[in-house]
Amino acid sequence: MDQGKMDENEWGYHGEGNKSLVVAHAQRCVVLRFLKFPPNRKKASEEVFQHLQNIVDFGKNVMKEFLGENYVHCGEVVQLPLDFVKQLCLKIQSERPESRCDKDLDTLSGYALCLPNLARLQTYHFAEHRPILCVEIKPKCGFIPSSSAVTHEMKHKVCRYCMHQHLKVATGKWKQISKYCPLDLYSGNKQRMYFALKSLLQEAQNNLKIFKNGELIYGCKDARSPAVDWRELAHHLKPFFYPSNGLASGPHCARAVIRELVRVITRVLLSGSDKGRASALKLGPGSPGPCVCEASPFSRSLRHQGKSSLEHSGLPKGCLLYQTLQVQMLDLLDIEGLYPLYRRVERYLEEFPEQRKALQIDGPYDEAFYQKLLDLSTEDDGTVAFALTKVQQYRVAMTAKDCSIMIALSPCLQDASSDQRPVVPASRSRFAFSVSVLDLDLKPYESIPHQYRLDGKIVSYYSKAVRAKDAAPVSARLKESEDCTLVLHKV
Ligand SMILES: O=P(O)(O)O[C@@H]1[C@@H](OP(=O)(O)O)[C@H](OP(=O)(O)O)[C@H](O)[C@H](OP(=O)(O)O)[C@H]1OP(=O)(O)O
Ligand SMILES: Nc1ncnc2c1ncn2[C@@H]1O[C@H](COP(=O)(O)OP(=O)(O)OP(=O)(O)O)[C@@H](O)[C@H]1O
Repeated sequence: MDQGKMDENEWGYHGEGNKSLVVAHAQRCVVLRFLKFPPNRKKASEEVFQHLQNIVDFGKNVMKEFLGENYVHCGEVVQLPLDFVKQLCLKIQSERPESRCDKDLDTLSGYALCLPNLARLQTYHFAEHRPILCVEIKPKCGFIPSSSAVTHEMKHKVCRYCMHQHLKVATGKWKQISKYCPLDLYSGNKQRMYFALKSLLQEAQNNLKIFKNGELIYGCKDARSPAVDWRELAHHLKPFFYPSNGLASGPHCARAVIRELVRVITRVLLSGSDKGRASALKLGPGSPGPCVCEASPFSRSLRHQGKSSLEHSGLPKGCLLYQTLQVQMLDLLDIEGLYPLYRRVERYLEEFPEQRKALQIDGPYDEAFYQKLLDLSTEDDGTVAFALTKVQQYRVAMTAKDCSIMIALSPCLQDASSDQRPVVPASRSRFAFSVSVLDLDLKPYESIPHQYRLDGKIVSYYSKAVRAKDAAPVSARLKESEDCTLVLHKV
């Protein structure tokens, strides 16, 4: 990329989260990822550069090691002409969802990250002329804590995502509670995975997006977004899954196409041979938490049908879901066990503020930082060193709980023999695919007190909601169990 000759007209709005905004190049398979800040909280250029460099280093030295070389794309920090950034910011402003405009794109430092556009296959330099379908999933935390520090019994039974849904709906973030449960997706059991993916398709929230040729065709911006339309989605997907036959349109067609999509995504998620070192993390010694979340409509429905035990096939070791889950499980103590250790580090830093650098709280995220993460002992010897290791492991785990998985699918040509990419078959077509992970920015040390407070809020709100439901008339509860049975139709 020639940073001297940047033209804002060659770039278009691609998407954004809470902390960064992404623009994509119209022809080349690259994106620019800018940081966002609340208005009036501008940062010095040097600080922005360091922050971005830390993101790159963390990706290279930690996440590539844990998740595997092929899944992680670190990109590089680039310096852009300020005029280009200002014009770009003006150009894209009208496309930004209102709910994200509480923060502004950083137009002052001139720094951004340049990354491959993962919504297309990883060709990096030039867009392929083949059509490309890309599914982005933000799976969230896939396990239930078994830590003895947990004080709320509910946390041993219901996963954080399912509990958090109630608070999100109550605060108006989303309109309705999703049937998606991360434990179903991470189960490795195909039926549960189908159910999880179908639930995401029904209620995408910010956990699912679908792009066609780099353009967003499915996803939910906020609670005001219109209800999802499967028929419209099926219309987009049909040429990918039924390329040559005249499958009739209508609800049957939509269902058949969606079923194909769900099957292909499940196969891709279970595939993989990239051996990250996460599989070497021998997590224990505590017993593993339950493999089923009591709030998942899937497991609830099986219980209603008298089938109490769920088949648990487990994830294959090389797949990205498995690797991600292992990193998430670096949160061995749960926030309740971690918070007192954070306080220990804080007290030490209050006394010796100059030690912050030596403790690598704000980086550098180098090989030494990575090596310390491998110490999985849970025996507290009362030292600051022990507390610090657990704090850093927690930050890494939280990062893995909030990352997204990108699956890019491109139909195989008849003469696809020279294609080096792995291939996934569908009923009437075959796809070359790639799997990547994005948003691997290490969670800040400062967010730990917020995590602690939020955890308490989520659990207490959920417990209250469950109590209120138990007190509701029997007729309302029966209605809900009928709903659960209905959603269990074969996919
Ligand atoms: O706490 P959670 O689980 O709500 O996760 C936050 C996400 O909300 P979600 O529940 O996925 O809708 C939240 O996503 P949204 O802004 O809601 O799309 C962010 O990803 C946030 O991370 P950060 O503060 O920007 O680094 C996430 O915060 P972290 O907890 O990962 O720091
Ligand atoms: N390399 C990439 N290629 C294609 N699309 C990308 C890439 N990086 C990010 N995106 C898109 O931009 C969106 C926002 O990026 P990202 O999740 O990194 O933002 P964030 O603000 O850090 O997220 P969060 O809200 O979790 O803090 C993603 O959901 C994804 O759709």
